[in-house]
Amino acid sequence: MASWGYAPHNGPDKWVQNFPIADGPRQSPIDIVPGQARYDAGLKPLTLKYDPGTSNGILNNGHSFQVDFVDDANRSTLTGGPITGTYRLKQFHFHWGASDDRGSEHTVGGTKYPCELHLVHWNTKYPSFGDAASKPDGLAVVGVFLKLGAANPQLQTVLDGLAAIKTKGKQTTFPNFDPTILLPGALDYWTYDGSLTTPPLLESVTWIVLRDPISVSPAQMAQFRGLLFTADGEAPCCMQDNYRPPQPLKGRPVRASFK
Ligand SMILES: O[B-]1(O)OCc2ccccc21
Ligand SMILES: [Zn+2]
Repeated sequence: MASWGYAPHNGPDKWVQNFPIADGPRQSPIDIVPGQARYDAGLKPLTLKYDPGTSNGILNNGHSFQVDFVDDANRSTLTGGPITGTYRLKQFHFHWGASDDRGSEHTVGGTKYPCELHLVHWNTKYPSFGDAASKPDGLAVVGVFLKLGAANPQLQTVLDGLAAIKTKGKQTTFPNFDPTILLPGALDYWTYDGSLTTPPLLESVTWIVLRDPISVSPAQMAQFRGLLFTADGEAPCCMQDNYRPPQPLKGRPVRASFK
């Protein structure tokens, strides 16, 4: 297909045509079944140390929007948890639905949330994100569910940036942002070995999915849906339902950091 997307002609069920790994042994997302996750006392607490001075820009990439970080030094890092060594924050982005009943990529006992945040980090044992993305221990992504409820003032800071990047390819500056404010109070998590949830679907991600959601209001969800998949001058197509559904677990263990 010309280029992948989320429409019937180029969406998740078609990706295998250009990216055969779509049917691979460690694909993401998955349905997390809490009763089947194994508590692992050996799992360390997550250590997320983010320097707001590393936030750089906000971009509509045609599939989602992302906030990019300067990653030429260990200023915004993930350590501890299930990983060894130091992983650097590269970007965060979201996936969401056309309506509040769907939108997350991971599900919990079959439950879908309206939105999911991905904080993407790469292993500094490799020279760059691009290099790390092709290694089995190259990436670590922290997933955070967004649950309908009260408006989230910290999230609103990000949503206020969307007006300037409505169409594909638009970007603007996004300085002095600390992603820590987007995290829930407790950092209890599930973890398993998986993949990117977008093409090229590389099987290089240690997933760290937080148990506790953060809040989002229906009005805030509408702001996500105000973005466009399409570029300036093209027939407008609302950016929504940009999520891949859960994939087969294929025998993988899912561990819990909590009882
Ligand atoms: O596929 B994803 O959305 O999930 C993990 C990830 C990492 C980098 C880019 C895009 C993604
Ligand atoms: Zn993602």
